[in-house]
Amino acid sequence: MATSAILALEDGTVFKGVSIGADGSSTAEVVFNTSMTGYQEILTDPSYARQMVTLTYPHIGNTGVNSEDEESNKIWCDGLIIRDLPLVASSWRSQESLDTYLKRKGVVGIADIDTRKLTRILREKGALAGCIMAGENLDEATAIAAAKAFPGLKGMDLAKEVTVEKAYEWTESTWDLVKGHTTPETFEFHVVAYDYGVKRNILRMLVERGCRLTVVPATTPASDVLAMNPDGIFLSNGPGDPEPCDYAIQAIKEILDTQIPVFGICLGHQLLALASGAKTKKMKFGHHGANHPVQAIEKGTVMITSQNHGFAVDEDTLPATLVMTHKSLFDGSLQGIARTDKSAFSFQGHPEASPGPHDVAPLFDQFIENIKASKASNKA
Ligand SMILES: NC(=O)CC[C@H](N)C(=O)O
Repeated sequence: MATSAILALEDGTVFKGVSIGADGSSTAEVVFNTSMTGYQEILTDPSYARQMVTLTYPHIGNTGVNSEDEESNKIWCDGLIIRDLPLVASSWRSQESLDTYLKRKGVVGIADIDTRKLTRILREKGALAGCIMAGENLDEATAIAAAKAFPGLKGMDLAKEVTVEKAYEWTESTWDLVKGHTTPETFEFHVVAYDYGVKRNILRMLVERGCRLTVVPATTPASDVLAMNPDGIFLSNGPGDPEPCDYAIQAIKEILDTQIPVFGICLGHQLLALASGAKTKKMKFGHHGANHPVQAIEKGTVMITSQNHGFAVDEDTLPATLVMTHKSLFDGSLQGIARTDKSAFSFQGHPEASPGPHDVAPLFDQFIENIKASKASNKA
């Protein structure tokens, strides 16, 4: 017989379902994601630390999981909430079923609940804290109390928690995976990537464009990074509130005193904005999905993008040195910025997708162009 599970929200709503993961309980912020594919990439995206995700697509688990689709080395998301787990997982790439994977990784999950109702609640009230309990002795009152006690992501510095301990050269076995580059020696540029919770596909896309990558911990001082003499500096995505990451904001300020090209994604974008004097704010329920239209303001073109953020840069606080380059066509919120006085720009959504459409991938090319231009002007 299936094991029971409950999901309690801080507003007192309780959903009863079946457990599809480990026994136990977990409390985090509940967000909805509208992607139709990519559940494994979502689960392993470090930006989901201290969040649990409900997927609006009803059938999750159809293609199982495999060792290649992980965006990091663990499941960071604190729980999975779905409508229906298929009885059979089927794909030539499948190595394990989703429920076995969740159990093996010790992550709780709940299925057979009305995820449309849950999403409507989150859309109306904004992201809420929730508690999943799975196994025996489920106690609704304790679960509601746990959800109510969750402090919320505002003010939470999580980049420090999910980052790596030591700097390293990123290889995966990328050198032979990526076409045209078989050894690190063939790489034209050296990029230092700050790991605030980086996704593997970002690193792959930089490598594909000829970058040798040194990945450094979130708290690495600017002086250490500058001593590596990089051609470009990348600021990664990551979980939590950008505002308390004072160590990162300070380092980015110092980096911006140089002429080294900088590119930021998501948390990295928010940190670039904070280091430039803008402010960030918590959104009502954020953007989580792979179908978000974003406009490139200057060209007027529209791209369909992958998104996963709950904070945003406040357009009204941009200093004179920042221009807004992109905006969301869902809610008009700011999606991209560029420094007017430096070679530094950033994007709120996820140009690396994984999962999602590849419309914004050319931003990586722009970073490479900026690096080439900076190298050319250094030589001149
Ligand atoms: N994907 C990310 O980098 C998310 C950034 C930040 N944690 C937010 O929620 O807005």
